[in-house]
Amino acid sequence: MTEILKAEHLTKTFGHGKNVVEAVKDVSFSLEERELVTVVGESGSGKSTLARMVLRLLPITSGKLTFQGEDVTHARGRQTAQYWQDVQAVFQDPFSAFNQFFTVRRLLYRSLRLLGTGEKGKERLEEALGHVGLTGKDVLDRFPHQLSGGQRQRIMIARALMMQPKLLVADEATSMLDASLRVNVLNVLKDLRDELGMTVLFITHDIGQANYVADRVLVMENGLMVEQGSTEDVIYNPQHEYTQKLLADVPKLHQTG
Ligand SMILES: Nc1ncnc2c1ncn2[C@@H]1O[C@H](COP(=O)(O)OP(=O)(O)OP(=O)(O)O)[C@@H](O)[C@H]1O
Repeated sequence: MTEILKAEHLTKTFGHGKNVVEAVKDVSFSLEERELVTVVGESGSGKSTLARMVLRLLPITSGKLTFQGEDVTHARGRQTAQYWQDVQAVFQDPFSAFNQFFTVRRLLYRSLRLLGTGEKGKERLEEALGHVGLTGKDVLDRFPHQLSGGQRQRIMIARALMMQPKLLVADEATSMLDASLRVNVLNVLKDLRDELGMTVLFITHDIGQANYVADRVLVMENGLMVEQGSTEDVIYNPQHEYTQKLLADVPKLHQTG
């Protein structure tokens, strides 16, 4: 197995003096190529802050981040531009950030222009839509409100895929969806791993979803990574009290296990 990303002692503090919040404290983990890893924890545990540091959208207070052997902790300029091609993000309610009066075509073509691929980009777009089970014909001329939550989320995944990333960071990519659509998007994430060999870091508060998709689970509580291991070990033989508590809230999981 080849390591793609390594986080060593990552720490993020917000504010100064009396108002200091240590959102992420001394967190270390690594991701292998073709691995689907889930970060699980309750609201406020620091998951999104960790994700945003990994995405290099937030300065890292201390620690080290290495991507494919290269130190990207304080990457700037060209180095970050390259990093953002290799590492793409899908966020919770991405469409809220976009103009509701733009068709999907316009939304996606804007991203294509960033790539500078011109006509060839259209092919890449179709290909990306295909990976999430959509076609341009179905969705390109629609407006965001004309799509289901599941379609919207899959379009945002396709948008990330157009950059042909090596690592996809999906932060609560399913939280806006009802149960059946949620499984649908989780299956898309699995397919990306299986068919494209992509590494996926999936952030969720729901340990049940982690159980469904992940090869490995990282558990965060109050800024600390309290447990990490294979999904089987973490779900069926949790060592930390906090993991046990998260699992106790999902009784079905125990029954089926
Ligand atoms: N920009 C900021 N300034 C100050 N504090 C922040 C900032 N961003 C996050 N925090 C704090 O850091 C802690 C971790 O927040 P974070 O959003 O990473 O948690 P989370 O596990 O992703 O929660 P959720 O699931 O609700 O998104 C919280 O106490 C939060 O209030």
